[in-house]
Amino acid sequence: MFPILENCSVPISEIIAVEETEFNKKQRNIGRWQKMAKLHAFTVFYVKKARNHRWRCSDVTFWCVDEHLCNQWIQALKELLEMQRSRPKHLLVYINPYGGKRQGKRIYEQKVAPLFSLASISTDVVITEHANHAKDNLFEVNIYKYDGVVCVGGDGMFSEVMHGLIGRMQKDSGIDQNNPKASLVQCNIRIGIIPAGSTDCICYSTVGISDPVTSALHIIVGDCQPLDVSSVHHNNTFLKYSVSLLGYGFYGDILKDSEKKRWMGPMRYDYSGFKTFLSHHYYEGTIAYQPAKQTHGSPRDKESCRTGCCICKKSEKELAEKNQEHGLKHEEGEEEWKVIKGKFLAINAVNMSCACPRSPKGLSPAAHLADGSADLILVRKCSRFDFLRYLVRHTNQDDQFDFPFVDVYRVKCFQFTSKLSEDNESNVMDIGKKRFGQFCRDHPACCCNIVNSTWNCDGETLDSSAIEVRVHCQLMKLFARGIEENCKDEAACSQSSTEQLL
Ligand SMILES: Nc1ncnc2c1ncn2[C@@H]1O[C@H](COP(=O)(O)OP(=O)(O)OP(=O)(O)O)[C@@H](O)[C@H]1O
Ligand SMILES: CCCCCCCCCCCCC/C=C/[C@@H](O)[C@H](CO)NC(C)=O
Ligand SMILES: [Ca+2]
Repeated sequence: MFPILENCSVPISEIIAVEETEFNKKQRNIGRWQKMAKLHAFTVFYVKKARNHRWRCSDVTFWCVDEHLCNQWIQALKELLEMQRSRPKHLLVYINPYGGKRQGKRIYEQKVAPLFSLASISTDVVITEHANHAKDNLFEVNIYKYDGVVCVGGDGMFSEVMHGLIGRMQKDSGIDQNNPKASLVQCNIRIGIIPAGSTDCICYSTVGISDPVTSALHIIVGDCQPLDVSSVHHNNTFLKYSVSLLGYGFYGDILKDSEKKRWMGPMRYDYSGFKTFLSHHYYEGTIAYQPAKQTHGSPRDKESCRTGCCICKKSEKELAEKNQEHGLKHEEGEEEWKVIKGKFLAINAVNMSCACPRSPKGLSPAAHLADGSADLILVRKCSRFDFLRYLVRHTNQDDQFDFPFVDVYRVKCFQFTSKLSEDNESNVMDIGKKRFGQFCRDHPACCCNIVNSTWNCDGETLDSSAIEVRVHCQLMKLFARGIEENCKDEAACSQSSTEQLL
């Protein structure tokens, strides 16, 4: 530990940089010291933890009359920083200039690039010119020369970069992504997210705040947070990966409607959310799932996943043992499948809490970032008023699962088939359905949709409603550390810039 202030210390791991400083006489009146000799100084830049998980770069300047002593300190501190092996030195950065409020480029240039340069991190920056630019580019560049990839944008941009990296790893290892049972190769190149999107749920759920400077500092200090990834297949064809929300019904319909209103920016979700709420459509279908091990907790737990989470650590250990013992063997064949048929307003599978500024506790507050399971939330047909009560509970302290029409399960894989595709498969498309198109034949005014909804996969739509989903434990890694328990020493570290005599 390196002492900075009388009652505050900063771990070496949270020092950003050390620089020799020109001692400016105007800086401070330091009385007799200044008159006696030439002063030598160096500045330590470090992470200052503020409220609500926000990090800032602060600095303290140390000065002394002995030049040799000053140089020794600089040298020693630089050597200690060099020993921080998990810190990135060379990063590949993708900026989506059109995400969120179209501020990605400005955010990167003004808030992030100066910090990377202070921390001596070199970068190759690509400003994307079209959707899938980053993803395609990751299949072409020499990714192995980078210590990480940074995406500046929202959840969709993150999803692109993740698809590029995971896809590239599988391609380089000869793994067929179309095989839903394939053991995927872990991706050890970390991704950093600089939030500049509309929801920024992945950043918020893994850092605790959507703030570009905080995220840049987590990248600089070389944090590492493993993340579960779900693979989504249809008929042995790979569709997409998901790390946050895979939502059918309510969230799928919001996304589909909001895509037409991208020009509205982040407001599009509020507009389409309200419209979708009023439409109150529900969908019939069948879900089959395999439960996760009970030792991995429950979605109704009161404790949330936090930095150093024991459940995620246990899963990491189990994964290492499994990889060592039997590489390609899978467990899901051994366990029982549970089947649920019904009419649903929403089917949400979340790999993480999905906390975001709109809902700080998220869709499943006790979901884990890296436990190898997803929380499957089934919201059955209910009245508009009850659905509103359910939604409102995402924004307050009440339990959103404590409703008779809501069920939640912790699962390692699941399958969904809509009633429509079941009917199509069994060739029972009757004349009534054809004639009345998308309305329910039995109850024309009941909001029951015979058309399918769309899956919302981390903010992107899927082309198929019948899907097969499997959670891959800790398939990738982020420059993050999960959400920290609130730091009690915040007040002690509140000065932004100080000077100290050695
Ligand atoms: N230059 C570009 N032009 C058009 N689309 C792009 C470009 N670069 C990336 N995209 C696409 O834009 C989509 C949305 O971007 P992004 O996720 O950054 O913002 P958002 O949708 O506003 O935020 P969120 O995903 O958090 O709701 C991504 O799926 C990405 O594929
Ligand atoms: C009347 C009050 C209603 C409040 C309802 C609040 C619920 C908000 C929950 C939002 C969860 C968002 C989950 C994240 C999804 C992202 O993957 C995706 C892409 O960014 N965003 C959306 C909105 O689909
Ligand atoms: Ca999980």
